[in-house]
Amino acid sequence: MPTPLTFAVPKGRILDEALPLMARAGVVPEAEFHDKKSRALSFACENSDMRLIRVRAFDVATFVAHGAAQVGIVGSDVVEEFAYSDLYAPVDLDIGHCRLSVAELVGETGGPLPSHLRIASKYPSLTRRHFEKLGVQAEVVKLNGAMELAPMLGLSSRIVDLVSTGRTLKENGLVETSRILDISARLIVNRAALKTDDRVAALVEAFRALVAEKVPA
Ligand SMILES: Nc1ncnc2c1ncn2[C@@H]1O[C@H](COP(=O)(O)OP(=O)(O)OP(=O)(O)O)[C@@H](O)[C@H]1O
Ligand SMILES: O=P(O)(O)OC[C@H]1O[C@H](OP(=O)(O)OP(=O)(O)O)[C@H](O)[C@@H]1O
Repeated sequence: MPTPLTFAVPKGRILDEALPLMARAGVVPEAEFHDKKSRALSFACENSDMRLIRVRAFDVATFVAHGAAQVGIVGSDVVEEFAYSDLYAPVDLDIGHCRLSVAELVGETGGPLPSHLRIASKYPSLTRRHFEKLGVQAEVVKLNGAMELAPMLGLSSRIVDLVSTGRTLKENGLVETSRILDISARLIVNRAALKTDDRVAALVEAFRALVAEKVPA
C-alpha cells in the first residue's frame, strides 16, 4: 500500500465552493468530515488512497510548502503573502473571488502620501511590498481578524484587508482607496512531490481539465 496522499483544505468559506469541485476530481471525504461535532482533523477519502486535513487557510500553504501535505487548496492571497519557493500553484480554480485592498476612514482620504504609515493587516509582506512601490515605509501592525476596528481606535491610519461585497468596510466607517490584488482560490502542490509522485501530477491534470471545461457543478 502506498502512503496516502495528504490534501489540505481551509476550514472556512472556500471549503463550501471547493468541495463540489473536489468531488468532480474524485476527492470525496468520509461522512465524518461533515459531522460538526467531530473533533477529528484528518479524514479518509472514499475510494482513494488519500486523506484530507482541515486547517487554517495560512496553514494550508505551510503544510504543503514543507511537504507535510502534497496538495492543497488556498486563496492566492496566501500564496502571494508567503511566496514559498517549494510551493507551486498550477491551477486557478475560479472560486473564492475577492480582493486585497487598502481602506481608510471616511473623510480622511486624499492628500499627499506620507513617507511612513502605520497599517493594520493580516498580510504584512504584501502590505510592505505594496507601499514600498509607492516609496512609503509601512509599519505593519499584525492582526488576525477584525482589522476594520484599527483606524477608529487609533491603532493605525489604514488597513489592508480582504474585500468582497464591501459591506464590512461600509458598516465600520471605512472606504476602499486602492486595490492591491485580485484574488481567487488555487490548487497548490509541493514541487518535490509533483516531480516524484504520479498521483500529484494526475490530480493537477484532473483539476486543470475541470476548470477548462467550465461546466457548472
Ligand atoms: N470576503 C472574504 N473574506 C475573507 N476571505 C475570503 C473572502 N472571499 C474569499 N475569501 C478567500 O477565502 C480565504 C479564507 O478561506 P477560509 O475562510 O476557507 O479559511 P479559514 O481557514 O477559515 O481562514 P482563517 O484562517 O482566516 O480562519 C481567503 O484567504 C480568501 O482567499
Ligand atoms: O467585503 P465583505 O463581503 O464584507 O467581506 C470582507 C470581510 O470578510 C473577511 O472577514 P471574515 O468574515 O473572514 O472574518 P475575520 O475578520 O475573522 O477574517 C474579511 O477579513 C473582511 O472583514
